[in-house]
Amino acid sequence: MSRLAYLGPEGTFTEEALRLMEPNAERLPCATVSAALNACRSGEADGAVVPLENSLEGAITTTLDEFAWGEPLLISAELLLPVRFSLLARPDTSLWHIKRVYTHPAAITQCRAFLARELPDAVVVAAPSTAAAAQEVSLPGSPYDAAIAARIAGEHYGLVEVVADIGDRSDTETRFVRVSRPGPLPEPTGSDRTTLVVFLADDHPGALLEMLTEFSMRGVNLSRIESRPTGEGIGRYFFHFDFEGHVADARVGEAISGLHRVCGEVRFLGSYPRADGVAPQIKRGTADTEFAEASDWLARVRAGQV
Ligand SMILES: O=C(O)C(=O)Cc1ccccc1
Repeated sequence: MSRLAYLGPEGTFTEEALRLMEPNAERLPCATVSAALNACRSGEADGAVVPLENSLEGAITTTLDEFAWGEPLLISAELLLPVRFSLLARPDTSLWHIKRVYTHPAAITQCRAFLARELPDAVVVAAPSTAAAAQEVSLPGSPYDAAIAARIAGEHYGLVEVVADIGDRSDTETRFVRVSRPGPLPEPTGSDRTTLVVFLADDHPGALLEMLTEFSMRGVNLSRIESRPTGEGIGRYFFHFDFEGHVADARVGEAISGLHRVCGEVRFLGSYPRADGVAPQIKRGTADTEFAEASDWLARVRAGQV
């Protein structure tokens, strides 16, 4: 039985994702994403489950930066989970009593409209996780009046649901990944995804285009591109790429070799089965038709027609 570290405590959305991915795993709750990943790196756990991005606000940047800068890890699976946020409080709390709200930053950004409309004067404070917030609110003498978390976290920590489903959109999904220490990759399934982090060797005109060309010329479909600051000053970035296919597929392997030629450093973060329910990809042309369209467009721009 594998032992998996995750962003805890009990009742987080990450725990729900872990239970769906590996129902029989032993669970090791950790206080932060970094602690969960370190538990995997040190061997205290066999793997870890962490949130990567959500469909409304984008990246969970702590996770991206850990993957880029921390001791290398490999993604072995992904899961898309619809998340529903509840406003939870100690029994007998009414909405108008709530002056201080505690929750994870990703929940703050996904419940902005509710907070602005219903609790415009409340102070909203960032917590390590939604369940950590619920646990804190449950303590007598807590400085917080309410938490935003999953309904199940309220059940765990004896809170009541003051308002259900307070997210700005009811169809928000979060993408979670399971990681392990570097080792054998999952076999290709024919419906896989590969993740990379890419650092530029030097900043020059067209550097991003050179990277993208390595994908487009081989018909490899990108599903996410994210830039993150390197920390070396304004204008210095590195990139995360997700794309369809497995590193064992010839065109994916060639695209990665091509990136090694045009970039300073490429960190391979894994090839793993794509989650079901991924939004249908926009239908793309072949590499040849795309180039034809792109050069046609360029000709029109040059001719002043656009
Ligand atoms: O704090 C949690 O419960 C998490 O698992 C992180 C998170 C927070 C908000 C939306 C999705 C995941």
